[in-house]
Amino acid sequence: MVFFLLLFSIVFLFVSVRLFLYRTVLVHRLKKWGNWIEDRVCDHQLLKVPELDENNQENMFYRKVYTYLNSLSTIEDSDNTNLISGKKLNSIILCVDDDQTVVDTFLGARVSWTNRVEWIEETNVSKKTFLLKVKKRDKRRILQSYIQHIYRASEDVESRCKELKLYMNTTTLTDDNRSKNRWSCVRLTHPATIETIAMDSDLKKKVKSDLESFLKSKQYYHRLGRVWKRSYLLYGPSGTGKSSFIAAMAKLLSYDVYEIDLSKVVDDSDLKTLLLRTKTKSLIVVEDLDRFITSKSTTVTITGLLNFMDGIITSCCGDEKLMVFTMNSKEQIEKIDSSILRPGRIDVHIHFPLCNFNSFKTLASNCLGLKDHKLFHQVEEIFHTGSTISPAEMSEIMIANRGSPNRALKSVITALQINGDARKTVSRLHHDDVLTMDDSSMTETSNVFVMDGNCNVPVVKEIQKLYGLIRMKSSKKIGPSDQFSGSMERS
Ligand SMILES: Nc1ncnc2c1ncn2[C@@H]1O[C@H](COP(=O)(O)OP(=O)(O)OP(=O)(O)O)[C@@H](O)[C@H]1O
Ligand SMILES: [Mg+2]
Repeated sequence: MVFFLLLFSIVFLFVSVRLFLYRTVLVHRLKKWGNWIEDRVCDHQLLKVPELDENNQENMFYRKVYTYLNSLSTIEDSDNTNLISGKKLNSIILCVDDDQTVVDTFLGARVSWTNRVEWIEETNVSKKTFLLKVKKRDKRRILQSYIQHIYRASEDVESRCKELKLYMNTTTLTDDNRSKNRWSCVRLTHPATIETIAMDSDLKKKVKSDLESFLKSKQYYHRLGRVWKRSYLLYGPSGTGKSSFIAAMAKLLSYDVYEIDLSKVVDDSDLKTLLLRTKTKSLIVVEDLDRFITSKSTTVTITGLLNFMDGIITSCCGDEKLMVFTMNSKEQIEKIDSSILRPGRIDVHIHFPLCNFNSFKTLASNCLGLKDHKLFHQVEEIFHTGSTISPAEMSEIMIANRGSPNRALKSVITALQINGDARKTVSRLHHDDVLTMDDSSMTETSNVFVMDGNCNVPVVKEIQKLYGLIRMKSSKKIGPSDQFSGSMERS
């Protein structure tokens, strides 16, 4: 009896699940037919959202619609949806395809969006437009609030999973690409964050709060009649973390980065065009500004550059922008034209020095996971003698020896000692007047020191030789882990 009851329940369950599945497919089909008939019977209105406005600048609403549609669950039911690998491992993002139609419902009204892409022969560029199809009787009722809803929902998505982009002007302006957007873009994958940058902790806090207060100051800037932008100058020797800091700033603000290579900009108007093609919420970066200006390796004039820095141009391509310039040294620039760095043009100057004991400790914690060690005291003492190396060199040494913190710290000590000795030799040479600073003697002596922050190059070679010795010695004791650090050295 019990057996029959059990059998009956299993069969009953099986039949009901089948029936349910059948019904849902049926319901889905019926709904589809109903919508098809309704689409043909009702009066509709088509509204366009073009990618570019009448001045050929980005229509912000187009991007919002794009983000919104990609976030809809109905995109999964729509044919031709693109499946693209996401930021996280094994994750997939759904993206609307050219000429794909996605259906949405809002306040009981059913609307559809079509991603229309047309190829324009004359200009050789494609024209992209989103077409919104809405029933005339629903339009008046829902349109305003539907647009607000799209803005809110897309901003929500953007802030949740914004994938930062790095834009670069990799091509020079030619007749062929005159009408094209010359920014090419890749994902910004730089791993640096504000936390991983070794810098004075008070300074870090100040910069962080400056950036955060900038984000909240839209109304304030607009009330003052100023462009909502802020300019930073990062200066210091090579390998002190300027570029890493830019990536960290971008992540903190969730801004895309536009890196302008001035050597690819042909004139002031080209610079203007590139700027007009940048989006809001972006970081506009000019690296090594001093090199471009002093070596005159750009055809952009100082006036063109000053206009750009003042944000006259940026005011007509949307605001909420941060401009960041990097330099090895401010002195040369101040000699050429001190107004380049005047207050208002550059709002914040941040110096990136070579390593001190505090930045060493941050790097030791980041690279070796060390908060304290018996050799820290010795490292501190060497820093007190004035010896230093760049954070880039310091972190390289630590990463190469990460299998053995003891060996890493000993290598750091050796590097600092060699640097100290080299500095003593240099100052002795200066005293003895062996070097003259004309061009011919520079080539002769360039093995001894290279100007402008590269004075550690020969020293580094010596250090590298030394690492080899240290590693060979320690390999006998350490065994298998040394193989690991050996392969690091090759890379
Ligand atoms: N202050 C720092 N904190 C943490 N890491 C640093 C720091 N400075 C340099 N590094 C490390 O050194 C490497 C080189 O740094 P980065 O490219 O940011 O230096 P830079 O100042 O931009 O040099 P350059 O003037 O030559 O362009 C980075 O990969 C980073 O890991
Ligand atoms: Mg750099």
